[in-house]
Amino acid sequence: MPVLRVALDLPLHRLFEYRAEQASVADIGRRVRVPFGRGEKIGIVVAVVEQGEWPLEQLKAATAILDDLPPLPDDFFALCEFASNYYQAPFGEVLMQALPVGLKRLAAPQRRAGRAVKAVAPLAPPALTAEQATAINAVAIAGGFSAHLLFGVTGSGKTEVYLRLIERTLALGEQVLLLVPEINLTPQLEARVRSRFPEHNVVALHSELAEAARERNWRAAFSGAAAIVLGTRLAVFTPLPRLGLILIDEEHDPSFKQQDGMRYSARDLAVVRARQQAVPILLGSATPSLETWANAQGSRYALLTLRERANPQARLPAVRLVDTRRMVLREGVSEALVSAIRQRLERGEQSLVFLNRRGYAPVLACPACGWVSRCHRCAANLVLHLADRRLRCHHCGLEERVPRACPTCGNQDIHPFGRGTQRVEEWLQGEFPDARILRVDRDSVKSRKQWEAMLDRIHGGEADILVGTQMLAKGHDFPKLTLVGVLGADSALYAADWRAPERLFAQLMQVAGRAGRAELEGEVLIQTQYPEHPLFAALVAQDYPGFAAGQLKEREQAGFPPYAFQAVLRAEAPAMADAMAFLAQAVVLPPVAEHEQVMLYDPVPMRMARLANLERAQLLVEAGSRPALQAFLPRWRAAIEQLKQPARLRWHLEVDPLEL
Ligand SMILES: Nc1ncnc2c1ncn2[C@@H]1O[C@H](COP(=O)(O)OP(=O)(O)OP(=O)(O)O)[C@@H](O)[C@H]1O
Ligand SMILES: [Zn+2]
Repeated sequence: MPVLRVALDLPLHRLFEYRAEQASVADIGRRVRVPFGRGEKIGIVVAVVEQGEWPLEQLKAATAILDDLPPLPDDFFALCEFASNYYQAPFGEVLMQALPVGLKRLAAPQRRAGRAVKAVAPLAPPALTAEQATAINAVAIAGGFSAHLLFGVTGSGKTEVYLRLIERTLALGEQVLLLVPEINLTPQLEARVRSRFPEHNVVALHSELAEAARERNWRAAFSGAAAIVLGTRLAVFTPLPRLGLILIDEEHDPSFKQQDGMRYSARDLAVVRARQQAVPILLGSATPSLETWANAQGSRYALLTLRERANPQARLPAVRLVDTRRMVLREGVSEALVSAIRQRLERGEQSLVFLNRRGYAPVLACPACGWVSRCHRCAANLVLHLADRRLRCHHCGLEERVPRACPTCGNQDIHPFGRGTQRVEEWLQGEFPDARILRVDRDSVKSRKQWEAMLDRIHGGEADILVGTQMLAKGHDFPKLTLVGVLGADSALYAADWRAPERLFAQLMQVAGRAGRAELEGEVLIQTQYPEHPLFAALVAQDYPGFAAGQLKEREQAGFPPYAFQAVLRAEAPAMADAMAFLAQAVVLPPVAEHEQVMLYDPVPMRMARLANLERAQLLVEAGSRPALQAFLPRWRAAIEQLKQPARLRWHLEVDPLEL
């Protein structure tokens, strides 16, 4: 009697066996209903064998093998297996998280008619610049697997390179996977892809889609009916029978990293997938991640450069620093920026004031007794939101009413300290009463619909001044925008996190890149108290390679990634002592002594030591080579799983952590 080996969505590193009379190897890759505990579960058939590991009479029979879909292909299993091994995540969990919710449900999946794709009049593509043509040819002539970094300054026409490569791939009858960081921030890209290829089925895959739509799109991709899949990180797992090309836009963006559940990098997995399936992959960015940049300096990735803006009339904006040390600022804004905005208003052009902090003020405080609005669940302050008069924790979501007086001493005169986008918006409105000001942050734009409406208003010229967070920094093309003012950048300059400079530089380059993308010249003013800082010098020179070289040198000297390979073990529990004690046990587990190339640091409380009533601690693991780390992790993980842990303690391992 055939035995099925089934992967189930459970935090266990093993498969489960079931009897199945009619099964054959043709069922490998099919979903299966199996009894589990007192209920049933949906799993995936990974193998069909004659002799299982368990005696046949102890096995339960599978309830039904589902054949509404063709079996999942080998390459899907290969990618999931890689991810499972590399990230130390249970194979069943990896497989199941890659499927749309509807396919994991016990109830029969409901089918709905597909929405007809809206045909838009195709735009005539522009004549390519020489640099664009060179980049396209380089990818086109490379057969089989090849990895390329498209390093193109903001507005250099990276999208046009993607579109031409897509066109070429479609002409060969193959499918394209285009990954973007956050789909609701990129409706412009989606619209451009759809309008360029009106004859082809373009499907989106991201978490904001309704369940039914997501399943429908996933099925279209899997059946081959969809030619182009435009998705966020989870889409990297989508099975595509004729995959011919993978594109990653804004490859430096941290949102390619999944930060909970299975913690994986979709960008890194995409490269693995391209190699497994022998297809080319192109990673695009004006500010590549330092890992990618290092790969492109070596022989792993080919480096393709776009130095100039694509629009022949457009030039890179002039970046200037405003030294605020001896200046009187009003609400944090310098006179230089105020008069630059006034000029734009007079000329009918748009300005953007960038401040990466939403809310009215980061904290409310009492000057009499020293009370500050703190979250009682987290090691964090409650942010003042005056728009709806709430105090809000940006970490756990806790909300409170704004008190009229100090809760400790009764003082009526409590103040907001510092400023966020709401406060800057309010002040600018007072300074420029006739200007139309739009604030763009997660509070004013919560859904994709709202975001599209907001973009329409900006494009329609309904805004003179935009005030916003990094939502405004990414990939947008606003032709009338000629001024970008940056506030509050200094706070990231001396942050404890050694990745902070990389992130700050990318963010400022990206937001600066919004200015002057058409004929109108652009200007960027960055307010700072540290005008001599090398990061700003590189920014003024718009010298990413220089900045990257400096950072990589520092990292090499300090032994940080990409010159070291890291993983982190984190534990959280109601009491810090429990979390620390658990990690202390992990440090002395037997595999540690046997892997001399791997170094374990002392357990420490996390930078944000308390989140939603849980105390958090972590233990950093480091090795000089990836294979050394990868050899250690599975043995260590297995040993950790055997540790006795206090109730309510939870732990996880993260490989290649971005935040420590
Ligand atoms: N070959 C070309 N000739 C003229 N204009 C072009 C050409 N290629 C692209 N453009 C135009 O240049 C502008 C910038 O292009 P695009 O948005 O693709 O830049 P990008 O490199 O993706 O920028 P960012 O990194 O800032 O998102 C767009 O308006 C686009 O239509
Ligand atoms: Zn909180």
